[in-house]
Amino acid sequence: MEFDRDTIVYGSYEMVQEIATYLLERTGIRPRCGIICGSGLGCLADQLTEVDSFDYDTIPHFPVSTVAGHRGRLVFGRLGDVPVVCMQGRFHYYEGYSLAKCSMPVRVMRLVGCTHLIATNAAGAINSQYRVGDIMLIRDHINLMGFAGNCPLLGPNDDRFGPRFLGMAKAYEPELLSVAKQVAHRMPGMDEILREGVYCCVGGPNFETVAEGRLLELLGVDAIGMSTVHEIITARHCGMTCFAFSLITNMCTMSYDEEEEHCHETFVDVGRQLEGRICELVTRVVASIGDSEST
Ligand SMILES: O=P(O)(O)O[C@@H]1C[C@H](O)[C@@H](CO)O1
Ligand code: HPA
Repeated sequence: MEFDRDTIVYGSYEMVQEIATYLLERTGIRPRCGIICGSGLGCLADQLTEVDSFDYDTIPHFPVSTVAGHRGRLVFGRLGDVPVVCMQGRFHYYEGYSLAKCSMPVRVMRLVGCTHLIATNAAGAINSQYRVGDIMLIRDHINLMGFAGNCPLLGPNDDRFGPRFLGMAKAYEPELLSVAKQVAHRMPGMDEILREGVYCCVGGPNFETVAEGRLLELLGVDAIGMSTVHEIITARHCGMTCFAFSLITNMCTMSYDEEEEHCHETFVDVGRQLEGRICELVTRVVASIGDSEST
């Protein structure tokens, strides 16, 4: 595979429109909500009915997935009664894609009709109160890569997607967060594992040093991962309403005395163990989006 790290800007409006048209000509589903499945969370796409799926390597201009636990296909279908499209596998910066290319599929979701985005991910806990298997609803994020000048919106702005300058104070829609909490509260055993916190994205693929973990704790980060932030920025830029959560797959190593036990395959297994609850949570949140749009 050729890396395109130099191509900061990826995906003209015309190109994204071409992809959207390609897809809409091949499916009758008109999705309202886009869902991004994190590492080990591809089970979400398996819940859909009336499915039309497209392997990434068959879609014009689409990147391909290179990470285990990311199947690499776009799945259109219904989750309950609501038409949705799922990315069963996302793109990460460490795979060699620019942030613009990583999050280009979010713009495709918008142009096929999605008004909402639900992003999920596997993340390591910085917050020492958290436990492996917890689900952290994302209240806010810290765009660490953005501090260093890297952003999916770098380069010329196309106003057809959204504005040049973008407010991010309510990136994660408070109303949806509140719905998710109410929904989770009604699910058996969820109160014990449900958290709400701040997510931070690093470039990866290496995990954090102890000093980096401690710094992030000082910054107010609760969980850390390698995705989501650029997808949410891109989604907010094109006016989508966003909700996201992290599955806590490991505790970050915060002391030199601890044994570092990070292993991607184990993270994917944690996803499998929690898949029933995660699918139910997402299905119920999506149903609430369907209800709110039909009233
Ligand atoms: O796609 P997500 O953010 O769920 O993937 C996480 C972060 C890294 O890609 C990988 C580390 O194991 O899982
Ligand atoms: N650090 C960064 N990304 C991650 C981690 C982590 O500990 N766990 C899962 N994704």
